[in-house]
Amino acid sequence: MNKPLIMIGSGGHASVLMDLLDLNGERVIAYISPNKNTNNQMFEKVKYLSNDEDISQFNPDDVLLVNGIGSLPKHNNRKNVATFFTKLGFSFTSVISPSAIVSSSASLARGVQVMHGAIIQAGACIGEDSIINTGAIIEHDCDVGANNHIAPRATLCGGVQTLSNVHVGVHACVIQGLNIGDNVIVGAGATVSKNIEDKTIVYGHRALIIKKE
Ligand SMILES: CC(=O)SCCNC(=O)CCNC(=O)[C@H](O)C(C)(C)COP(=O)(O)OP(=O)(O)OC[C@H]1O[C@@H](n2cnc3c(N)ncnc32)[C@H](O)[C@@H]1OP(=O)(O)O
Repeated sequence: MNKPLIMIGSGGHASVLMDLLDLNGERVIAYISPNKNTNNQMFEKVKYLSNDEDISQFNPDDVLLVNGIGSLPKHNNRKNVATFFTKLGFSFTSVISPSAIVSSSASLARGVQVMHGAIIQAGACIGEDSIINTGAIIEHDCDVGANNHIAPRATLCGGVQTLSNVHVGVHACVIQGLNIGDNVIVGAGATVSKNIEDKTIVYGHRALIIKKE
């Protein structure tokens, strides 16, 4: 039997995950967040804990965590949460929507979240703790790094490589075979037609570089 789950977070992303875990028949026994969720009745069924330190009530061998912190450009909360609880010996589980299509030859690392309607094609690899959000398409042989957020309806064409901490914005498109560096933000709706260096923000139809640290 699967281990019981503890949700970290109570906002929009956590709420979507709670619905999805329910569809998957998974058992969430508690959630930890400074704020109680009052919008989604799924949270009413589980124990509420207000401090991260409350995790000490559980043994890392007996439960798995779900990272319910959403990922937005320029915010590190999701990654910080993963680091904090991992240091305490806890592990984050993967969550895969029953309506996602994931090739049997794709590989997903620990903690990956694949939301409704997403498609991950043959030979693609998805790195640790990345989110492949609603309706996103990861084409064949893409190599997506750790802590990426491929936002709703974004598309990575075949053989695209992204390094760590990359955000590909909602409805953006990256043309086949391109390399996207660490800590890159691809803005909503952008079309990326060239390789992008580390720590760069791009947006617009031709994805011109507008900022580089
Ligand atoms: C389930 C979910 O909801 S998941 C959430 C998914 N959301 C996303 O993917 C959003 C991605 N974020 C973006 O596209 C953001 O706009 C960013 C990160 C690119 C903003 O980058 P910044 O450099 O901070 O831009 P800033 O907000 O200061 O805007 C600067 C200018 O660019 C424009 N701009 C910002 N983003 C975009 C964009 N994606 N496309 C075109 N123009 C843009 C702004 O309107 C502004 O124009 P102005 O100077 O004429 O007023």
